[in-house]
Amino acid sequence: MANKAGVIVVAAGKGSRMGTTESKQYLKLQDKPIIIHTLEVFERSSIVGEIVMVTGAEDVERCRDWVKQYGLTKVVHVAAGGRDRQESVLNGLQHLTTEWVMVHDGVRPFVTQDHIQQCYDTAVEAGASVLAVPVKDTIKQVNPNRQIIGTPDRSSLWAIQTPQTFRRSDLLDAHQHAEQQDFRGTDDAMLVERLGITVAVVEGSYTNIKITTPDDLDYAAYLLERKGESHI
Ligand SMILES: Nc1ccn([C@@H]2O[C@H](COP(=O)(O)OP(=O)(O)OP(=O)(O)O)[C@@H](O)[C@H]2O)c(=O)n1
Ligand SMILES: C[C@](O)(CO)[C@H](O)COP(=O)(O)O
Repeated sequence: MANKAGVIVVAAGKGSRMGTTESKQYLKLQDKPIIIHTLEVFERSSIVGEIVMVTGAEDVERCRDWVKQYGLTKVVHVAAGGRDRQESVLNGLQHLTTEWVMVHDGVRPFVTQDHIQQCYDTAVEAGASVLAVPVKDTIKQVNPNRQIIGTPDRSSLWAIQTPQTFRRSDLLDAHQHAEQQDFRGTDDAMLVERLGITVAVVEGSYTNIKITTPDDLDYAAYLLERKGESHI
């Protein structure tokens, strides 16, 4: 493949909702840090040419050692993160030159090779893509007094995951535009949508969880066990 994708794997958060001393991305599953499980998926992907890992400034050296220890040859740079996820992505973006860029949460280790490929192919065809799943619960809008003020039509609601895939130029423009307007978004697609760029949805899997709270760790351990059995 002439132009392989570049991947930004963001792992510079504090993991406050996990409530552990060690940031959640470094917690071990089967004796290996969660972030390494995630990086290994992209290391094995045939469409990935280079990976930038974004981590806490205080963890850059430790992560550089892990990159060597685990033989992550596609990791071309370990960058320090920023004040929020958005800034961490922008910090990582400075170190990629590929035409297409995938942004992925470092705490989503269960993304599959098939879905990575589909996200890339869809982005190349449509201009941009995100991995997502249709919501299964009814979602409601609730005011600060915990009173329901609206119920959006569930058939149009999707829970958005990562990877999110864009032309590097579009993603950079979107971040610069957001910085100029002091806009903060919870995902990169929000920023790209604000430029009027259509973002296509690739249906993913409910097992592509973002490990966020303690109960996610038990489920993650189960999923890893099952993955080992299925040799995905
Ligand atoms: N300043 C930040 C904040 C988050 N992230 C990363 O973005 C991903 C998704 O964020 P989230 O799950 O919210 O992680 P945290 O911000 O660490 O969690 P919390 O909100 O519970 O503190 C994670 O891989 C996290 O490490 C990042 O790179 N830089
Ligand atoms: C990017 C993301 O995973 C899409 O659902 C989500 O917005 C990250 O949110 P977080 O609060 O930074 O975990």
